[in-house]
Amino acid sequence: MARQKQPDPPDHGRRRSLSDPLSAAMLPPPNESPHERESRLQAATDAKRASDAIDDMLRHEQRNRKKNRAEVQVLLLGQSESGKSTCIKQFQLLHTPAAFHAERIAWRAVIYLNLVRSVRRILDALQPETESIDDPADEVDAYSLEPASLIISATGRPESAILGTKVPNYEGYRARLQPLIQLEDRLIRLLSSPDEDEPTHLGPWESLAPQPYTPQPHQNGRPTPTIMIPQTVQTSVPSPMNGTPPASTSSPTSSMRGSEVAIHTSTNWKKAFSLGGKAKSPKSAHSGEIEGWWEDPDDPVHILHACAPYMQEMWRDKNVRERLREKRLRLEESSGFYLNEIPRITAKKYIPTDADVLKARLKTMGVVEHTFLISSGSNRGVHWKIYDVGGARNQRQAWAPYFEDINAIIFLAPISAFDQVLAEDTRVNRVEDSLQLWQQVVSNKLLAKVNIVLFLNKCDLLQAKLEAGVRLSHHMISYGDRPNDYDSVSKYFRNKFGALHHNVTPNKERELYIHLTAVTDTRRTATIISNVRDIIIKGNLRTMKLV
Ligand SMILES: Nc1nc2c(ncn2[C@@H]2O[C@H](COP(=O)(O)OP(=O)(O)OP(=O)(O)O)[C@@H](O)[C@H]2O)c(=O)[nH]1
Ligand SMILES: [Mg+2]
Repeated sequence: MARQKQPDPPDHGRRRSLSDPLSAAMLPPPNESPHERESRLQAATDAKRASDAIDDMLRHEQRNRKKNRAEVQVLLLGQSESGKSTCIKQFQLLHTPAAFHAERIAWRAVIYLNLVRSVRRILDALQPETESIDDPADEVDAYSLEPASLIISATGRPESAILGTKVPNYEGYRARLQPLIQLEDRLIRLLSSPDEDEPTHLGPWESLAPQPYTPQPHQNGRPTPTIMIPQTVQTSVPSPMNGTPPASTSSPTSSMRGSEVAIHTSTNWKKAFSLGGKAKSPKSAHSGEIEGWWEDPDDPVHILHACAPYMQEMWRDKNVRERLREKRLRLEESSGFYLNEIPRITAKKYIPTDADVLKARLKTMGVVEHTFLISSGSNRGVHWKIYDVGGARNQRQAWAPYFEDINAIIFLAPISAFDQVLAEDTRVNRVEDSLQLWQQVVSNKLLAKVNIVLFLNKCDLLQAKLEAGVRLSHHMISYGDRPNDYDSVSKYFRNKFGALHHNVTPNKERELYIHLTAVTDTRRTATIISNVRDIIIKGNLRTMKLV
């Protein structure tokens, strides 16, 4: 509301100090009686007391704000699917377990989606070659699947993949599992718009077409965080890492392919499947029973439950396994793999376990902030802010605004991915990309004083891959004829990343901490996280003393 200009006060003929209007206002009025003087002084004392009380309050609030201010800020960096969000889940399990457990139910939707997607990928892979013989795009697609699960060998496409093992039951599987394909669509819509009463009433699939990433302004110029569900089917042609870049293409074979659905965190995707959401039944809270979504006929669990025997049959079919082997599609090693646990996951009263949630895959877009109160040793509790960033190439421009204030970086490099290519650029080997990214981070002058911890991640998958006979030297020529066992390979990567840091760091004093991790393993990761916590706190104190 606009303030009106007040009329000038009457002039009582006294001299007023024009330079100090406040003292002028405080001057006693002319001809003041003793009684008037007393009440004026009393009013002034009361006003001072009130003003002092306000000052005290402000000081108290400021002290509190300082106390609550994040004292440690950590940035999680690394390429897409390196395990950053999984690492955050481990922090939550350790430091806010009640919140983590409360949210487990909400992850049901993501787990269902991951499972349904694996089924669709099998059906795609089983599609007889003859169906797409005239379509070069489909021919490539039949051979190629998401890079993260495609095992690439330098030897090229085997003869058997071209001929293709016949799967006599293919048509039957496709027909009986069709409801799951529709469910995939519905789950994506439900997660994208948890407030939508009738998710199926949304527009056609095209309305969820890929959204180019446009960081939205947020406070202090930082972008709004977003979460993505990956839908892209990428294609790639095998090539050794140090060799010629492979040809690549991306070939959508259905309207749902080649697109990613953006879920803005502001829409609160967890709401759709949380117990507080509308998916619950009106069951009485007094019965002591968890309110049952299984009594809601619209809940996706019913379709999954009905299709479970067919999913199971297809996954156990020897011809199917052979076909997947021919196509070098090792779903077991891909993100969000639940096919070995179909009956448990599709049970009507299924509640995700901690391990299920850790395995669930949702792609991050933008930067998501997490706050923890972390105590260590005699320290009563320090506020930590941990930023989980999107690691895909088109996300990385959002990292820089966070470089200025942070105290530590945890960098994740998934070393099991030495035979895989990036989803966003299939000419680029994943480990090669991690090394490049690592070099950029550790040579950055803005980050010279920042403590850096390196997680060489997915060591469980690395071990399984080496034991299955996949040779590192086929993909990294520089590995030469060294033994292809876990100890030698992990040592090689440790030295390679360590040497790169040593050569390019602008701060030769900086100590680098390297851990071999499998961040889906809660026990091992809990120990590593407490070590990292102490390292960061100590490093922080050291830096503060230097400043
Ligand atoms: N087996 C195994 N799986 C892992 C490990 N770390 C992460 N994963 C899985 O890999 C997938 C990708 O992990 P995320 O944590 O989502 O990767 P991210 O780095 O956050 O990826 P973006 O959000 O795309 O940047 C998830 O399904 C995880 O469960 C690991 O050490 N071992
Ligand atoms: Mg993530």
